[in-house]
Amino acid sequence: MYSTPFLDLPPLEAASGTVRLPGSKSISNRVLLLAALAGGTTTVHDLLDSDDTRVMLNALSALGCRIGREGAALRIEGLDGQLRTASAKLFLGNAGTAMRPLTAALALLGGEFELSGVPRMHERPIGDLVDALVQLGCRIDYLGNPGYPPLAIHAMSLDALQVDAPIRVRGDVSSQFLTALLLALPLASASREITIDVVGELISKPYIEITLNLLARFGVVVRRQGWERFVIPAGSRYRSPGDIHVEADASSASYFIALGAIARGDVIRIEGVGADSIQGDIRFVEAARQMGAKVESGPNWLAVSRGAWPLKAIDLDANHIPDAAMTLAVMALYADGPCLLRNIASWRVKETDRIEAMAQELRKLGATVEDGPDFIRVHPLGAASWRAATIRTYDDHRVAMCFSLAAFNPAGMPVRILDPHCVAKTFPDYFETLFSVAQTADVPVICIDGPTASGKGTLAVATAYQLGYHYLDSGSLYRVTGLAMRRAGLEADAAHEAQIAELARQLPLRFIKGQVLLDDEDVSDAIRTEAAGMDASRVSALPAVRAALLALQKSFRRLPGLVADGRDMGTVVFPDARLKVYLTANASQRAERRHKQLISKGIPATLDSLRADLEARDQRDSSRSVAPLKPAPDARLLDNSSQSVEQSVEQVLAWWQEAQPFGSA
Ligand SMILES: Nc1ncnc2c1ncn2[C@@H]1O[C@H](COP(=O)(O)OP(=O)(O)OP(=O)(O)O)[C@@H](O)[C@H]1O
Ligand SMILES: Nc1ccn([C@@H]2O[C@H](COP(=O)(O)O)[C@@H](O)[C@H]2O)c(=O)n1
Repeated sequence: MYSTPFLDLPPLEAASGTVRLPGSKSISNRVLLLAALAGGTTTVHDLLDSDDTRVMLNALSALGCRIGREGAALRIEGLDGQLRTASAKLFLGNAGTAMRPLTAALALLGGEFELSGVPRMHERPIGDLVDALVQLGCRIDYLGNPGYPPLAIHAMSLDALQVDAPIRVRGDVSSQFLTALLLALPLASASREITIDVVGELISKPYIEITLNLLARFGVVVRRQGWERFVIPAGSRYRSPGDIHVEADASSASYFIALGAIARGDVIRIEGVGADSIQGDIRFVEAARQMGAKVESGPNWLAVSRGAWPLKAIDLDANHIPDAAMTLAVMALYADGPCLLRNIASWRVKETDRIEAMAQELRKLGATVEDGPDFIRVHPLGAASWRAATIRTYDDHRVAMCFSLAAFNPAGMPVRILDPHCVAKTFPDYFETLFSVAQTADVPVICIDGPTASGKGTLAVATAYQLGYHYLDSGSLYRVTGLAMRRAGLEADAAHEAQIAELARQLPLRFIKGQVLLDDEDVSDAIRTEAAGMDASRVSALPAVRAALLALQKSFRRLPGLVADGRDMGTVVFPDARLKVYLTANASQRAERRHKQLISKGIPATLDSLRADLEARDQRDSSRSVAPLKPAPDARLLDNSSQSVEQSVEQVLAWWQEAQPFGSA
């Protein structure tokens, strides 16, 4: 997951490959609650691991539910309708799929509870659900604004519940109110039938189908009369199904379906969700086909590729796919005419006001957008009209994910996504998954070259961290080659050049969490001695060794970008890098820094010998015949002799920012 303040997506050109998506949020949180309420133990497979499911799991643990791991699965011992705790304060973040059903379940289960969330959760309506529960005799107080969380739920007895008359609940603001009642009321139906009547036109019906489907798997079969009346039979009781599998998230699939439709390249294969899905958002496939995407499917897979191009404009009542429809709003930029998404008023009460957010951010890309209380119309963008934009994400995972598709624009503009970590709500590895299938010929690279101990590695690591980029310590490759040479009993001379080059070509090398592994042995410390540095310098002067390591170094150039440090990053390995920095510091400073560094690691060293070593190394590195140490003609020179690490990082980031075409957020 990217925890950087922003993530820059370079212009993307094509995409192909296979993605396996995380579990559905809607199914995951319903299954967790049902497993907790049921009798017996449930083993949940393929559960989504995200902010919203963590919030639900924490709440269930606080209520006394025992939850453990069983391999990759989760084992939940059901409470069988009996809470083990009589009071709790539950923080539910911005998870509507936790706040609404827990409100209903806890109101019936008896006890004193406080339910709160992040500020946005306190702006998301819950009054219609509370009204329905109060009709039943439940006792709930608003702790802030009437109609919104936070809530105080007070103890009551199930016997006192008034369920003789049908319970009325509004269905036209959020279908989660009805879902909450459907999940909670079987707790009170042991001896009596309970009827729920929906007031107003029920929105997002497919989510209710998910609820009914999962209730049935936990032993409660609800009778549905149209979409107006739902009857929970007398004698209903939750029983664990034993094992249950969560299918992949169909809303998350929408980004990769769109990717297949937009990007050049072979097929995008999506695994974990397909034609047999119980999720309403699978119907996004119909909308994508309507826009021209070629989609094939099997029970739990989809294969998508570009069909019509440009995409075909649509006019769609998107009420049945409210979450996935946001993706259509970005696809509309690539259409042959304006696209209209209608009947989407529920967007306004989601993680943010999504109609407003989408309109604002699409306009930043250059699009003409019209919006109203329950619709958005997006006009396509010609190649000349796209602008590089900094996309605000409003702490809304779906805004972040769907705007990543704008990086495929024909103008070759990058897209900056602010607060990319918001995808943690449902798809923590979204961007990594996107990068595993997206392709571009121009992955951005920042090169930092310079003499020994000038601080290249420190600066490069910090810069890569700030940008969410990969990092290449090219010196470590020469150091490992030097070590392998020693272990093979060779000398760094022309007579052994071919043998050492062969060793370099076949290095069984892996970089894992900051460790350098050679044939599974951790050699991170062994390659950091001054002697290892000298050996590295000697082998690096052999042309065949440099040639042998070239492809390996280039292979580090992966999305979203790379910061590479060494001696010839800007001159030889990545001559097309957008920013090249040549970092220097005076020799006495460098010797002092290296001295401190070694002493802090418990490695004995003297200042004089260190200075002599580093000057000898610089001399050899600068005077060799191939790829000598020198600034690239287009490098920025940075002398950090009197700078702190933070100041050098700031300088490099400022140069990088200067080279970007983004306006302000
Ligand atoms: N601007 C700076 N101010 C003070 N100390 C620094 C600065 N930059 C780096 N250092 C310190 O200097 C030491 C050497 O830095 P670093 O290992 O990054 O250098 P390097 O150029 O990558 O070395 P090598 O050439 O051996 O790979 C580290 O202990 C680091 O913390
Ligand atoms: N691109 C590079 C990187 C390093 N070298 C040689 O390796 C030695 C060790 O490098 P460190 O950065 O880890 O100190 C260095 O002295 C160079 O001789 C290189 O040639 N090219």
